[in-house]
Amino acid sequence: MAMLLKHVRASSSLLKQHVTRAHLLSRPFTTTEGHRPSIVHKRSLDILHDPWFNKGTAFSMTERDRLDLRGLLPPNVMSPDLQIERFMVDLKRLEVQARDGPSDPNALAKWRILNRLHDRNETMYYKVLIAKIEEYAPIVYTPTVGLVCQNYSGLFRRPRGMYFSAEDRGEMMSMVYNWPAEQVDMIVVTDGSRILGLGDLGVQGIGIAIGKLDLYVAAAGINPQRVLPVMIDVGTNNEKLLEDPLYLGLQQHRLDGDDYLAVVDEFMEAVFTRWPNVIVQFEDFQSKWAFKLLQRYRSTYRMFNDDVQGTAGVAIAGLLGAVRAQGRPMIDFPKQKIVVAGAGSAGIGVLNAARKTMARMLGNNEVAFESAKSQFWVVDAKGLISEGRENIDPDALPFARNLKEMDRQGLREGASLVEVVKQVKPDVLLGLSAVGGLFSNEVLEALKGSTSTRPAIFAMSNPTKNAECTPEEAFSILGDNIIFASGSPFSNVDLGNGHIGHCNQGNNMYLFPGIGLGTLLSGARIISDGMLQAASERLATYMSEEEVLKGVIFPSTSRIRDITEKVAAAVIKEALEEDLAEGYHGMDARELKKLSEDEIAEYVKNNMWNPEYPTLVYKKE
Ligand SMILES: NC(=O)C1=CN([C@@H]2O[C@H](COP(=O)(O)OP(=O)(O)OC[C@H]3O[C@@H](n4cnc5c(N)ncnc54)[C@H](O)[C@@H]3O)[C@@H](O)[C@H]2O)C=CC1
Ligand SMILES: CC(=O)C(=O)O
Ligand SMILES: [Mg+2]
Repeated sequence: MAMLLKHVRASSSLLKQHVTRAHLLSRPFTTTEGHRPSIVHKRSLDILHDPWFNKGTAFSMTERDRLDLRGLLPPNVMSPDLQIERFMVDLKRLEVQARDGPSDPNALAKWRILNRLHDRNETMYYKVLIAKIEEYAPIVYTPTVGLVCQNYSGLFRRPRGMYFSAEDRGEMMSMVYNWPAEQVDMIVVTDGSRILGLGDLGVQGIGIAIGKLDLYVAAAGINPQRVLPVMIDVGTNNEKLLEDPLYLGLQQHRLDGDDYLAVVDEFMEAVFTRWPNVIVQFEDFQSKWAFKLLQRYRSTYRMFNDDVQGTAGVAIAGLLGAVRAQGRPMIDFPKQKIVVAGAGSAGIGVLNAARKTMARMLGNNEVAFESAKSQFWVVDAKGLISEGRENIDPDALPFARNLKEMDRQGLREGASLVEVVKQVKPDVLLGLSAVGGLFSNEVLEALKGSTSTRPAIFAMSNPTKNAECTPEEAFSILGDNIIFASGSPFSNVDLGNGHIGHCNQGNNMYLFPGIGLGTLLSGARIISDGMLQAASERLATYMSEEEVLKGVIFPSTSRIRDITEKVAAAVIKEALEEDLAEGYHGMDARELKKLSEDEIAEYVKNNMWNPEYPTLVYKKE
């Protein structure tokens, strides 16, 4: 007891010292020199989950190797003093958050309570999440997950998922076996370089992979024992994190070029060697790498990029809903004039998919594809993108406006968003810019000139503070005859005349769980454009005519399990039609092909995990 008290006193006096990075890093670790080692009969996660032996981030690298812990903890080995400092900083931060935090001041506290339940009892956690998905999706997912990622150093308690760092080069093929599950169905991986609209959060981005996988379990019924959140830590270019001694990731600038690719290649090889049937969802990679990695892997591995492909599918479903909401048939989509603010992974993904959808409706040929591009005006941080742009991003080039034609329209290279909206009078204004408030009052006023009978505003950037405008702003300026969707949830707006302005949530959460589940259950070798298109079309037709005319173009999150089942069935059907399906467990491709539409739906339902306690029986080893 006396020893214990001495230790506590020593720790608390340490907290009073002014802690600088150099000071902390130079302090030697507390050692057990002179003490005999403790014999443990456990390794891997069992050690981390055992409060008697767990040292968390303080396990040294040699201990991590000895105890099969490599990859199960963030890469930065911390001294016990630093661990305590990190805990205290977090405690104090919570006090600040309670005053100046997000719109729900208790959001972070709710996340902690749910997270503790997740650590203690997974079945109960998912029972709660599924039953109250509308209430808790905004906690485990956007917007609160953004805040969680920003504060991850402080919130980190028990590790969840795996970390593959630049320091693990040459080791990944063996360390992947440190993960205790024999079967993994879904991996969500990020390199933390663009977390929601919050920029480079480095290793802290693992929170988004965890949040997305929560939705895989809750919406798609993927077995929680078979999901794996992954953080690829190649460093960070966030200078604040680099200077923070409490940061949990590698304290170096990001690898680039071939060095970067070598790490991601090694990771892909390692996970597909151990789990050949796994599906890997790439999440929140900066645009610079998002497209390159997608092209590099998509024809060899079962993978997709959620920000590029999932977002595109959801946006297309929403855009088609907006056409229907005008009382017009979907086939009128190619007549829509669309202004897109943001030309990153999400914006370009949407533009490419929207152009292809229009081209298909116009005859599915070269001429149709060429003519469809004239329906889009793309504005990025430098303004309207035209052929006159110097060093134009090759991904944006197909959408650069022709200079002569722009001149006729009274526009120029770099024209501001408000000028573009004034001149184009678009049917749709879609934001994937990560700039909160970009659709200013002036821009929304300009949209009053829209030639549409029911203009649509998609403020899709996340989290909430990054939304290009709020529904209140949109409805108050443009009246109730608009369609509004946002990436993060907002409440409907009471327009004061007995009318309600409906706020849709336009988020890739309506597709990625179904894309993953459909791919898993079909056993498709790859995820084709056709499968993604089938997913998007199913979402587009999910809403009834009556709902759409009321301005409800996306289902409420309470229906996410149902929509996911239907999306998954559509993906399976398409995989079968394209001869990509290889079957899953007892259902081989031949059997799958014999299933009717109703039987496919039943097959999906029957293979979704439900949060029920199984009966347990003890057996001696
Ligand atoms: N609702 C949803 O389902 C999804 C939403 N997103 C959101 O989309 C946003 C963007 O994601 P990425 O494309 O990956 O990011 P990014 O950083 O690659 O792209 C941002 C783009 O916005 C442009 N931009 C910056 N300032 C601007 C301004 N003042 N006016 C017009 N454009 C401006 C940039 O030039 C760039 O082209 C993020 O906030 C993310 O959370 C992303 C995926 C899905
Ligand atoms: C929703 C999402 O994937 C994003 O904001 O990045
Ligand atoms: Mg994302």
